[in-house]
Amino acid sequence: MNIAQALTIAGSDNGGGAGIQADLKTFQELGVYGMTVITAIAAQNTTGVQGVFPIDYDGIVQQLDSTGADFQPRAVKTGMLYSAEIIRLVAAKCQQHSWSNLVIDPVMVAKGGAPLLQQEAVQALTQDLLPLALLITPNIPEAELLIGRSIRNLSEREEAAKQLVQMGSTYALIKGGHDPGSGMVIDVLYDGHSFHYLENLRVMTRHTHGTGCTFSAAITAELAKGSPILAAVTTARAFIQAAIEDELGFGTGHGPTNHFAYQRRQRGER
Ligand SMILES: Nc1ncnc2c1ncn2[C@@H]1O[C@H](COP(=O)(O)OP(=O)(O)OP(=O)(O)O)[C@@H](O)[C@H]1O
Ligand SMILES: Cc1ncc(COP(=O)(O)O)c(N)n1
Repeated sequence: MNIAQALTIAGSDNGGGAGIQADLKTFQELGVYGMTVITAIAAQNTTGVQGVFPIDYDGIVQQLDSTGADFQPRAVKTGMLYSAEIIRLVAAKCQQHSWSNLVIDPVMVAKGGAPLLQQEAVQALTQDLLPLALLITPNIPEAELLIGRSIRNLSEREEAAKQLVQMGSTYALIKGGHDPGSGMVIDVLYDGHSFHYLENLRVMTRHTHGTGCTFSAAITAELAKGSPILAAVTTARAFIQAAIEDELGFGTGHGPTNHFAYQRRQRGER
């Protein structure tokens, strides 16, 4: 059996909707063997984040080295990295272990507003990690912080994606989930030459906790299986759309998405 390996370097969400839990569920659903390096433990549920507990620096070093010494991830994603120190460590270890196909989901703030990245860490993200990326997948507020100016419309989103490629990422995808408009939600992918638009119906739901984690994990899984970037992003977009549409109904706040939905649809089940 030839199963591809993928690695997520991210924070833990005990509620299972975001972070490494969402990443592992997504890897599994897409037929990829998932591995984790945990950077921080976030105590949270659908109503918010109750506490953040970073993992001891040496504990992160050893998780990275134990993975690198014995496994061959064909794609790697980062989520919540929390501090500049952890970002610089992850950048160094990706190079040391020759990990390619790096997808950066620059997690900064949880849906409920709790900070998941220290403010001074944004510079480390752009200077140390971004140049190693195959793809970066910011939402609109994250893209604004990365490029240092506001994004008010689609053409400014295109400019932002271009700038992120100039800053060192091979591809940049700016997600449209935070666009205040209803109707369609548009994600913009820039490949260094042209733009690709992923347009889907905006689902009116409170179940959007971990959408960014799940989407970037699905892209990473498809890359690990050998898909080219546009095919990986297209499959991942279908995965997250199904996950948002088929509500689980859990919790009273920002509920988790449904990681079973995509494969159920593929099998013709509902
Ligand atoms: N209401 C919605 N209906 C359909 N698609 C959505 C909706 N909200 C987000 N998406 C899609 O989900 C993916 C993640 O986008 P989003 O902008 O929510 O990321 P995010 O803010 O980083 O997510 P999170 O911080 O919750 O992990 C994108 O492909 C986006 O288009
Ligand atoms: C460990 C971890 N990683 C990422 C998110 C972002 O997800 P969201 O913006 O939906 O809260 C989170 N809440 N927790």
